[in-house]
Amino acid sequence: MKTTDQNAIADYLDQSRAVLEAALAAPAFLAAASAMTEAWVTCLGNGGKVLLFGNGGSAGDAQHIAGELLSRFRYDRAPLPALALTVDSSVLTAIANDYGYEQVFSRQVAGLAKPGDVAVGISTSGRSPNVVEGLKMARACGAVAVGFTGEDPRDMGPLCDIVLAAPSASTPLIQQVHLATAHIICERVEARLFPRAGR
Ligand SMILES: O=C(CO)[C@@H](O)[C@H](O)[C@H](O)[C@H](O)COP(=O)(O)O
Ligand SMILES: [Zn+2]
Repeated sequence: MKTTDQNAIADYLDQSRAVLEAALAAPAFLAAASAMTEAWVTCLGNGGKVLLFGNGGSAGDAQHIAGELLSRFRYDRAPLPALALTVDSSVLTAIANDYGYEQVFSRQVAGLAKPGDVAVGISTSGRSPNVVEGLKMARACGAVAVGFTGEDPRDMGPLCDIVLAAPSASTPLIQQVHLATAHIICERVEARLFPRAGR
Protein backbone atom coordinates (compact mmCIF):
# COMPACT_ATOMS: atom_id res chain seq x y z
CA MET A 1 0.00 0.00 0.00
CA LYS A 2 1.26 3.49 -0.80
CA THR A 3 2.03 5.91 2.01
CA THR A 4 0.45 9.35 2.17
CA ASP A 5 3.66 10.87 0.86
CA GLN A 6 3.86 8.39 -2.01
CA ASN A 7 0.27 9.19 -2.99
CA ALA A 8 0.99 12.94 -2.89
CA ILE A 9 4.17 12.50 -4.95
CA ALA A 10 2.43 10.32 -7.54
CA ASP A 11 -0.43 12.81 -7.76
CA TYR A 12 1.96 15.73 -8.27
CA LEU A 13 3.94 13.91 -10.95
CA ASP A 14 0.65 13.11 -12.66
CA GLN A 15 -0.34 16.81 -12.62
CA SER A 16 3.11 17.70 -13.97
CA ARG A 17 2.69 15.25 -16.84
CA ALA A 18 -0.81 16.62 -17.61
CA VAL A 19 0.47 20.19 -17.91
CA LEU A 20 3.36 19.13 -20.15
CA GLU A 21 0.90 17.16 -22.30
CA ALA A 22 -1.38 20.20 -22.54
CA ALA A 23 1.59 22.32 -23.70
CA LEU A 24 2.53 19.65 -26.22
CA ALA A 25 -1.02 19.57 -27.60
CA ALA A 26 -1.33 23.38 -27.96
CA PRO A 27 -0.26 24.68 -31.39
CA ALA A 28 -0.03 28.23 -29.96
CA PHE A 29 2.41 27.09 -27.30
CA LEU A 30 4.67 25.31 -29.81
CA ALA A 31 4.47 28.33 -32.13
CA ALA A 32 5.49 30.68 -29.30
CA ALA A 33 8.44 28.45 -28.31
CA SER A 34 9.55 28.34 -31.92
CA ALA A 35 9.21 32.13 -32.29
CA MET A 36 11.19 32.53 -29.07
CA THR A 37 13.96 30.34 -30.51
CA GLU A 38 13.99 32.43 -33.68
CA ALA A 39 14.22 35.68 -31.70
CA TRP A 40 17.17 34.42 -29.61
CA VAL A 41 18.97 33.06 -32.69
CA THR A 42 18.52 36.37 -34.53
CA CYS A 43 19.65 38.43 -31.53
CA LEU A 44 22.69 36.34 -30.66
CA GLY A 45 23.60 35.74 -34.31
CA ASN A 46 23.71 39.51 -34.83
CA GLY A 47 25.94 40.14 -31.80
CA GLY A 48 23.15 41.02 -29.37
CA LYS A 49 22.66 39.74 -25.84
CA VAL A 50 19.88 38.12 -23.83
CA LEU A 51 18.84 39.74 -20.52
CA LEU A 52 16.70 37.63 -18.17
CA PHE A 53 14.76 38.48 -15.00
CA GLY A 54 12.09 37.17 -12.64
CA ASN A 55 11.38 36.67 -8.93
CA GLY A 56 11.86 33.66 -6.64
CA GLY A 57 11.96 30.43 -8.64
CA SER A 58 11.87 32.48 -11.84
CA ALA A 59 15.03 34.29 -10.71
CA GLY A 60 16.57 30.83 -10.51
CA ASP A 61 15.28 30.09 -14.02
CA ALA A 62 16.81 33.34 -15.31
CA GLN A 63 20.19 32.34 -13.87
CA HIS A 64 19.90 28.77 -15.11
CA ILE A 65 19.16 29.89 -18.67
CA ALA A 66 21.99 32.46 -18.66
CA GLY A 67 24.33 29.65 -17.63
CA GLU A 68 23.23 27.42 -20.51
CA LEU A 69 23.97 30.21 -22.99
CA LEU A 70 27.14 31.69 -21.54
CA SER A 71 28.72 28.36 -20.62
CA ARG A 72 27.40 25.54 -22.84
CA PHE A 73 24.34 23.36 -23.25
CA ARG A 74 25.11 20.08 -25.02
CA TYR A 75 28.58 20.72 -26.36
CA ASP A 76 31.61 22.98 -26.41
CA ARG A 77 31.30 26.16 -28.48
CA ALA A 78 31.85 29.93 -28.14
CA PRO A 79 30.04 31.57 -25.19
CA LEU A 80 26.75 33.32 -25.98
CA PRO A 81 26.18 36.66 -24.18
CA ALA A 82 23.41 36.30 -21.61
CA LEU A 83 22.90 38.00 -18.28
CA ALA A 84 20.50 37.33 -15.40
CA LEU A 85 19.54 40.64 -13.76
CA THR A 86 18.91 38.85 -10.46
CA VAL A 87 22.41 38.14 -9.24
CA ASP A 88 24.20 41.29 -8.11
CA SER A 89 23.02 41.99 -4.57
CA SER A 90 24.73 45.41 -4.48
CA VAL A 91 22.95 46.54 -7.62
CA LEU A 92 19.62 45.01 -6.53
CA THR A 93 19.69 46.51 -3.05
CA ALA A 94 20.85 49.93 -4.25
CA ILE A 95 18.07 50.19 -6.84
CA ALA A 96 15.43 48.78 -4.47
CA ASN A 97 16.52 51.14 -1.68
CA ASP A 98 16.92 54.26 -3.81
CA TYR A 99 14.17 53.82 -6.41
CA GLY A 100 11.90 51.01 -5.19
CA TYR A 101 11.65 47.27 -5.76
CA GLU A 102 9.49 47.78 -8.83
CA GLN A 103 12.49 49.24 -10.64
CA VAL A 104 15.12 46.60 -9.84
CA PHE A 105 14.94 45.17 -13.36
CA SER A 106 13.85 48.20 -15.39
CA ARG A 107 16.81 50.29 -14.24
CA GLN A 108 19.25 47.52 -15.15
CA VAL A 109 17.51 47.11 -18.52
CA ALA A 110 17.78 50.88 -19.10
CA GLY A 111 21.51 50.72 -18.44
CA LEU A 112 22.26 47.55 -20.39
CA ALA A 113 19.76 46.95 -23.21
CA LYS A 114 20.57 47.94 -26.79
CA PRO A 115 18.35 47.73 -29.86
CA GLY A 116 18.32 44.13 -31.06
CA ASP A 117 18.90 42.64 -27.60
CA VAL A 118 16.25 40.31 -26.19
CA ALA A 119 14.78 40.92 -22.71
CA VAL A 120 13.16 37.83 -21.18
CA GLY A 121 10.70 38.60 -18.36
CA ILE A 122 9.61 35.53 -16.37
CA SER A 123 6.49 35.74 -14.19
CA THR A 124 4.05 32.91 -13.55
CA SER A 125 1.29 35.36 -12.55
CA GLY A 126 2.08 37.72 -15.41
CA ARG A 127 1.78 40.66 -13.06
CA SER A 128 4.86 41.04 -10.88
CA PRO A 129 5.43 44.82 -11.10
CA ASN A 130 9.22 44.64 -11.44
CA VAL A 131 8.95 42.17 -14.34
CA VAL A 132 6.26 44.29 -16.01
CA GLU A 133 8.39 47.44 -15.65
CA GLY A 134 11.44 45.59 -16.99
CA LEU A 135 9.53 44.58 -20.12
CA LYS A 136 8.21 48.13 -20.64
CA MET A 137 11.77 49.47 -20.40
CA ALA A 138 13.04 46.84 -22.85
CA ARG A 139 10.62 48.12 -25.46
CA ALA A 140 11.60 51.72 -24.74
CA CYS A 141 15.24 50.72 -25.39
CA GLY A 142 14.39 49.09 -28.73
CA ALA A 143 15.02 45.58 -27.41
CA VAL A 144 12.76 42.63 -28.21
CA ALA A 145 10.54 42.00 -25.16
CA VAL A 146 9.50 38.40 -24.56
CA GLY A 147 7.68 36.77 -21.67
CA PHE A 148 7.46 33.39 -19.98
CA THR A 149 4.19 33.21 -18.06
CA GLY A 150 1.13 31.10 -17.22
CA GLU A 151 -2.23 30.48 -18.90
CA ASP A 152 -3.27 34.11 -18.40
CA PRO A 153 -0.47 36.50 -19.43
CA ARG A 154 -2.29 39.37 -17.71
CA ASP A 155 -0.22 42.59 -17.59
CA MET A 156 2.71 41.02 -19.47
CA GLY A 157 0.68 40.11 -22.55
CA PRO A 158 0.41 43.54 -24.21
CA LEU A 159 4.04 44.38 -23.40
CA CYS A 160 5.60 41.37 -25.12
CA ASP A 161 6.52 40.65 -28.73
CA ILE A 162 6.30 36.92 -27.91
CA VAL A 163 4.54 35.30 -24.94
CA LEU A 164 5.10 31.72 -23.90
CA ALA A 165 1.99 30.91 -21.84
CA ALA A 166 2.30 27.62 -19.94
CA PRO A 167 -1.22 26.09 -19.78
CA SER A 168 -1.67 26.17 -16.00
CA ALA A 169 -2.51 28.59 -13.18
CA SER A 170 -0.24 26.83 -10.66
CA THR A 171 3.09 28.60 -10.04
CA PRO A 172 5.30 25.49 -9.64
CA LEU A 173 3.69 23.67 -12.58
CA ILE A 174 4.12 26.74 -14.78
CA GLN A 175 7.77 26.96 -13.71
CA GLN A 176 8.33 23.33 -14.71
CA VAL A 177 6.98 24.00 -18.20
CA HIS A 178 9.17 27.11 -18.41
CA LEU A 179 12.32 25.19 -17.58
CA ALA A 180 11.56 22.28 -19.91
CA THR A 181 10.87 24.72 -22.74
CA ALA A 182 13.90 26.88 -21.96
CA HIS A 183 16.09 23.78 -22.19
CA ILE A 184 14.91 22.90 -25.68
CA ILE A 185 15.15 26.56 -26.78
CA CYS A 186 18.78 26.58 -25.59
CA GLU A 187 19.41 23.33 -27.42
CA ARG A 188 17.95 24.70 -30.67
CA VAL A 189 19.85 28.01 -30.31
CA GLU A 190 23.12 26.12 -29.83
CA ALA A 191 22.41 23.81 -32.78
CA ARG A 192 21.39 26.70 -35.06
CA LEU A 193 24.32 28.99 -34.22
CA PHE A 194 26.96 26.27 -33.93
CA PRO A 195 25.92 23.46 -36.27
CA ARG A 196 27.98 20.32 -35.94
CA ALA A 197 28.86 18.41 -39.09
CA GLY A 198 26.88 15.20 -39.56
CA ARG A 199 24.10 16.13 -37.09
O1 LIG B 1 9.40 29.20 -6.77
C1 LIG B 1 8.38 29.62 -6.29
C2 LIG B 1 7.16 28.80 -6.35
O2 LIG B 1 7.40 27.58 -7.00
C3 LIG B 1 8.29 30.98 -5.64
O3 LIG B 1 9.55 31.36 -5.13
C4 LIG B 1 7.79 32.03 -6.64
O4 LIG B 1 8.71 32.12 -7.70
C5 LIG B 1 7.64 33.40 -5.96
O5 LIG B 1 6.53 33.34 -5.09
C6 LIG B 1 7.48 34.57 -6.93
O6 LIG B 1 7.47 35.78 -6.20
C7 LIG B 1 6.26 34.47 -7.82
O7 LIG B 1 6.29 35.56 -8.74
P1 LIG B 1 5.59 35.50 -10.18
O8 LIG B 1 5.95 34.19 -10.83
O9 LIG B 1 4.10 35.61 -9.95
O10 LIG B 1 6.12 36.68 -10.92
ZN1 LIG C 1 9.52 26.93 -6.53
